[in-house]
Amino acid sequence: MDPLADDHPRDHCGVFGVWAPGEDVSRLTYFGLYALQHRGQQSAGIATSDGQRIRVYKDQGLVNQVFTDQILQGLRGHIALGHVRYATTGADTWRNAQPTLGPTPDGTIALGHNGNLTNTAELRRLAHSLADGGDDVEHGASTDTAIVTALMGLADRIPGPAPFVGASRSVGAGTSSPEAEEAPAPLVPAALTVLPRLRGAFSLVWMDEHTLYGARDPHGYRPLVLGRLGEGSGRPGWVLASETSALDLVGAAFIREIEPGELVSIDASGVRSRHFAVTRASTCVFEYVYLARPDTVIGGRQIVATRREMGATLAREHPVEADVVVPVPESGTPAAIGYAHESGIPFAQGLVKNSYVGRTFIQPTQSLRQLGIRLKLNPLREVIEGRRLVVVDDSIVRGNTQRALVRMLREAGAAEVHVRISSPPVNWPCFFGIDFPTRAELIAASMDIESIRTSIGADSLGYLSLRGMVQATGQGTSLCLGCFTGDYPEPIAKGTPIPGTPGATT
Ligand SMILES: O=P(O)(O)OC[C@H]1O[C@H](OP(=O)(O)OP(=O)(O)O)[C@H](O)[C@@H]1O
Ligand SMILES: NC(=O)CC[C@H](N)C(=O)O
Ligand code: SF4
Ligand SMILES: [Mg+2]
Repeated sequence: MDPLADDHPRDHCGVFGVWAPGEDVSRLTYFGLYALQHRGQQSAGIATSDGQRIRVYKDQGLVNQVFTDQILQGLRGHIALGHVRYATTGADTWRNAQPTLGPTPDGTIALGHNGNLTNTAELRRLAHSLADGGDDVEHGASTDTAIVTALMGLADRIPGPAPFVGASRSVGAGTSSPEAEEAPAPLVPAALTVLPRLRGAFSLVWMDEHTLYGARDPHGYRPLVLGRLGEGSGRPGWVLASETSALDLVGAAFIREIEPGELVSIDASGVRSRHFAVTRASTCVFEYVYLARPDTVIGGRQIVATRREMGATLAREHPVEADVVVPVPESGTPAAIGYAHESGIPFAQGLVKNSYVGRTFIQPTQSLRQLGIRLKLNPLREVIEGRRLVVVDDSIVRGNTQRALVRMLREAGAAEVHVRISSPPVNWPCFFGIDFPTRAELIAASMDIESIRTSIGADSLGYLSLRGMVQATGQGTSLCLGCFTGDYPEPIAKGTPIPGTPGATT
């Protein structure tokens, strides 16, 4: 059980892939996963291929708990694929850890997934109907990811009309030969059959013995970027990663985002790309608000700049007379800087964060929950005492963080506590890879803003408007706003499981 995360928007997954002959690909992947650790802390895994066979090592726990030097040394090859998981479909178990493995007609596939599918039940029925009688196509797992892996191996048995396939093109000057265009990498036909049948969110990275592949769903809910290693070294390599911060950490240059509805394959002939669907970009706005690292860039917009802008707009929308702006670390800090700058009220760190308590602090009982927040954040009396505070955080989910903080700040002598939130009220479930608590537990689903203010005990409360949030991202209408508006970019079929509410369906 993970009660602190229970109270919060849970993170999702991180994927990382590298194709780089002559490099220590498992170590590069280890570092890449380190940079993506905030996206999933339940399990971690790495698969490698040396051209002959695929090896995989995965376990529950953080990246540095799962891997040792010795394990990394055993993961040899020129292709690697890594994953950090936060479960959305299928429980947090060893069998559900990723990368998942499965057979293909020519060998083996290893696959990592960030996102959440909305037609898992239908895909599961399809996979089971295609399998040889009695075959356990899911290999004991219960995730949407295991079904995709199975379908990739069974793709040539899938009946039906040929799916939409855009023209193929090469990426990166001089990296792809004309011969290569004629012979697609082995799992491209399978992917072109399977990917158009998936609904919901998927940023996928997978590999067979010879090739690294990546794909992003037609809405591009979750980020996925392409980077290049060893620029100018004569020994180029390629990286696929959930966030640009992982490229930075392994020294790869950002090339571009994988586009919504795009499939890429990477091997000795370079990067080849094609589209498998008609697209409508709807990137998750919550990546900008809370999920992604501040040093990441999504849609050409740096997350930290977006969060500062959200804070500045918040200051214009909800001004207040106060002595000091106090951020709620970690993710509330850039918005607080923006608020302070715009309002002219001095910024001060009035809450000290214990860096050893992450987004997954384990706390077994409800009665320890307050203690949990105190372990994570402790007020600095010297900054707080006698002052009128503006406390800035990025989001309120259940309200537990703010309720505990307002009380602690008053105990530390605050004269007034004005809470400002750099996103609108979270009111609806997410079907695309974020595990909010049940709708009944979302404080904004049952209370208006004045009741929330009373419930958390603040002197005033202001949320950023939807328009202010969207403008700060610079993405126009290319965003998913579902958890704020209840309007989702694609229809959610009746009977779809509601993530975060066990047993409930739409
Ligand atoms: O209303 P609640 O249910 O309490 O959840 C909201 C809080 O959860 C998140 O922080 P979290 O502690 O998960 O991570 P962070 O340290 O990255 O900000 C978010 O930034 C809010 O502070
Ligand atoms: N949070 C995610 O992106 C999870 C991926 C996948 N749906 C799983 O549960 O394993
Ligand atoms: S519903 Fe919310 S959290 Fe989920 S993808 Fe859309 S914006 Fe992101
Ligand atoms: Mg927070």
